[in-house]
Amino acid sequence: MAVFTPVSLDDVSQWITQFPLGKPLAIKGIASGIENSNFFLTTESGEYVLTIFENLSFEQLPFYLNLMRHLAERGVAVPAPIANAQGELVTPLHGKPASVVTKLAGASQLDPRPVHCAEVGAMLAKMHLAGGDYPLHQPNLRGLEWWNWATPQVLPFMAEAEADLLRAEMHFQQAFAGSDTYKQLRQGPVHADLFRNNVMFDGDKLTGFFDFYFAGCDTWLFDVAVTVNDWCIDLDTGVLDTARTRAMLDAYHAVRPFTAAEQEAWQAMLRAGALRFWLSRLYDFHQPREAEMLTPHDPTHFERILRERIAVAAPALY
Ligand SMILES: Nc1ncnc2c1ncn2[C@@H]1O[C@H](COP(=O)(O)OP(=O)(O)OP(=O)(O)O)[C@@H](O)[C@H]1O
Ligand SMILES: N[C@@H](CCO)C(=O)O
Repeated sequence: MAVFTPVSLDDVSQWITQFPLGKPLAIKGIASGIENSNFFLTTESGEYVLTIFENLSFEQLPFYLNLMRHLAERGVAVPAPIANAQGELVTPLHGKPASVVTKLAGASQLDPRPVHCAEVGAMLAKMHLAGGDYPLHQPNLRGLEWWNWATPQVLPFMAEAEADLLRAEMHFQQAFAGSDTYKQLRQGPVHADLFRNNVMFDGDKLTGFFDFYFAGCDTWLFDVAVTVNDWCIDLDTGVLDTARTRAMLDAYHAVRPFTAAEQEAWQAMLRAGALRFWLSRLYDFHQPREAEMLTPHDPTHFERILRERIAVAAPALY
């Protein structure tokens, strides 16, 4: 189980008194997830998720938690962080930053159909619009600057053909990021990790996006690319499924119409979305932390997706 910091009901009973949640009744560690220690927490007032942040600092967390609150207040389906009596959303537990958020109903939809992709596309567009007036700024910490840093860390471990692909794609993405088309792309807070396992559904109805801890300010199109690259593919081959891709893009476009610059940038951005996760998986694979060993993510999955996006044009945005 990927709980790095264990928490008992006893541990939490004093800590929880700062929140307007009543007495804690039960706490249960959540096995999935590789970044943080997560627990389902039942109190007299309902069901919540307690997260202890293993890698993010007290300084970094307000960006994510205030963003979730900002979005929740504007009708975007996301967990709402609970503030303590001082109005704080992050407080120490066992010396690490911790937060409590509302628990979303339902379960992940790991075998999505077009109806699910349409729900995700529409909510993603709504989220981008709602984040437009979010006052805090933090760059995407897994953006181009991080790719430039991580590439030399992983290259020594790679076979020649893969290393050549990585170097060539980095070259391509650096040029893309400097292009006039790129500069015209709409930007704002993005989720940046909206995979199947970060969305809840109750039947075919979306109940929420969660796991905002890779969120940052970046192009909205990057968020769309990351999401399409996970939700709309055949997981074995990385090939895009036209019906799911169309459903997601059309639903997004109906809420927040794509621009001409976004249309022009789309193919390159799908490659950027694949490169980002290929690189982070390579990095985590070669430089693992202890509990991550329990659930390693396969880097070759995103290498395959990247090669596929380079070779085959994806459906147009609109
Ligand atoms: N607000 C929530 N409501 C319901 N379930 C939640 C919520 N937050 C987290 N979970 C559950 O906890 C599990 C782990 O959470 P999460 O994916 O955020 O872990 P993580 O370690 O931060 O992330 P990851 O490994 O995906 O980067 C999820 O799969 C989900 O089942
Ligand atoms: N979604 C990421 C894991 C971090 O949340 C991946 O699949 O590599």
